[in-house]
Amino acid sequence: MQTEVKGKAAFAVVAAVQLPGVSDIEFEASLAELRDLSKTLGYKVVRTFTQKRTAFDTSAYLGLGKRVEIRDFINGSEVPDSSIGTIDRVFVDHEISPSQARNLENDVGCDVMDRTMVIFSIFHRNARSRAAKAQVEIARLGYMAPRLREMAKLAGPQGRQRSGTGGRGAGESHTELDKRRIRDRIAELQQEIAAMDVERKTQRSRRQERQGLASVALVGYTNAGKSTLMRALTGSEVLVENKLFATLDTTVRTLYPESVPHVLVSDTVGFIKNLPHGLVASFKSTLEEALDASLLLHVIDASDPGFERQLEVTDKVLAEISAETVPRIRVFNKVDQVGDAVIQTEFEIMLRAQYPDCIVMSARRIDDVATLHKAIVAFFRKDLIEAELFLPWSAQKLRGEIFSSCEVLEERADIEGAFLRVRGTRGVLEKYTGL
Ligand SMILES: Nc1nc2c(ncn2[C@@H]2O[C@H](COP(=O)(O)OP(=O)(O)OP(=O)(O)O)[C@@H](O)[C@H]2O)c(=O)[nH]1
Ligand SMILES: [Mg+2]
Repeated sequence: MQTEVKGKAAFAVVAAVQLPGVSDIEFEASLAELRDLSKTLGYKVVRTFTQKRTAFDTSAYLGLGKRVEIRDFINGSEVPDSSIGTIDRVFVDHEISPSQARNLENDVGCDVMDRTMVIFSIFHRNARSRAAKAQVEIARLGYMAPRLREMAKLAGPQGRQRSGTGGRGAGESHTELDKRRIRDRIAELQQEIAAMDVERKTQRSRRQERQGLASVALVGYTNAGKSTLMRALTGSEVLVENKLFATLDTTVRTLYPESVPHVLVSDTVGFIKNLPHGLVASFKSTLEEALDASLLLHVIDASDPGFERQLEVTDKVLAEISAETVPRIRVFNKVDQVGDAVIQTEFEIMLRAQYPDCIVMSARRIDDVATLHKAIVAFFRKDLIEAELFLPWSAQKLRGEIFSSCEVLEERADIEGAFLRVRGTRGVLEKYTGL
C-alpha cells in the first residue's frame, strides 16, 4: 500500500467527500493542498473527483456511483488525453479506516492512500537526522497500532491466527504479537530520542549560558518561506525547497549582521491542516526549540489564497504545544507574488489594519530582510540594561568580547584600567560585573 515513486512520473487522482458545514472555499483549499502533497510525493494529479454527502460511506468512503466513475476513469474508458499513463493511486482527502481503504481499492482497481498516510510518507522521505527518522517512525507506528486488529481481520483467519511463529506466547494472536512488537519498538525509539534530547538540551543551555543569547524561532505553515528567511537573516545555507515539509529538523544559527544582544535564530518543522496527531507529539522535542525562544516569527505565505486558514492552523498547533504565550511577530511573506505594486500596497494596508505590528515583506528583497532584522533587534533591545564595568589592564583580553556582546556607550581610563558604560542583557552584564 505504500510503494514510493522515485524518478519516473506517476499519475494519480484525488478524491474527496464534501461534508455539510464545509464551505466550498475551504473544501477547494484542502484539495489544492492534497494535490501539492501528492506532487511532493512525486505524483502528477490528473483529475479530482468530489462528492457531497452527509457522511462518509462506512464501507468505502465514497458512494458507489463515484467509485464506479473513478474506476471507469482509471480503466481508460473516460480518459480523453492519451498522454496520461496508468493511474497508480487514488489519494483521498480524509483519514479513512483500513477496511474503507481496502474496499475502495477493490472497487476502483488501484492503490488508495489517505491524507494522513501521505503526510507520513513525506515526513518519512524527508527525515534526514537520526532524531527526525525516529520521530517519524514513532508517529507512524502509533498510527498503525490501533488499526492492526482491523488489518488482521482483512487479512483473513490466516493473518489473525497463524500459529508456530517464534516468540509468541500460547494463545496470543498474531495481532497481539504485532501490537506488542510495535509497543516495544516505540519504547526503544522513545529511549533513543530521550537520550538525544538530553544531549540537545545541554547543548542548548550551554550555548545560551555561554553567550547570554537571545533567541527567536521561525514557525509557520509548510512552504511559507521559513528556511528562506533563515538563510537571509543569518547568511547560512539551510535547505530551501518548493516542496512541503522540506525542513524536519531544527537548525540554529546566529543573526547576521551580528547585533547586541547576539540573537540565535532557529528554523522549525512546518505545520499543515490536520497534521496527524502523532506527528505533533513526535515533533514536540523539535518544536520545543520554539517554546524556548523569547520571540516567535510566525511566517505566513501571504500569496496563498488560503493564508488566513493557514495562519489559524499555526496558531492552533502553537497552542497545542503551549507556545501561545510566547511573544510573536507575524511576518507576511511573499508579497512580491501578490500582484502588481498597487495591489501589493493595498494588500499591505489591509493586513496592517487587521494585524497591527505585523511585518509585510518579501524574502527576495534585501531591504525587507533588513527591516525584519531591525524589528528582531528592536524587540531584544528593550530588555537591555545599562551598567558600568571596570576592566583592569590585566583583564584586557576580555575587551573584544565585551565590545561584541555589549553596546559600549562611553569609555574612560585611569591608571588601573578602563571604565566602560555599556548596555547589554542582564545575563551578559552579570558575567562581567564580578570583574
Ligand atoms: N516569490 C517568493 N518566493 C519565496 C519567498 N520566500 C520563499 N519563497 C519560496 O518558497 C518556497 C518555500 O520556501 P522554504 O523557505 O523552503 O519554506 P519553508 O517554510 O521552510 O517550508 P518547509 O520547510 O516545507 O516547512 C521556496 O521555493 C522559496 O524559494 C518570497 O518572499 N517570495
Ligand atoms: Mg523549511
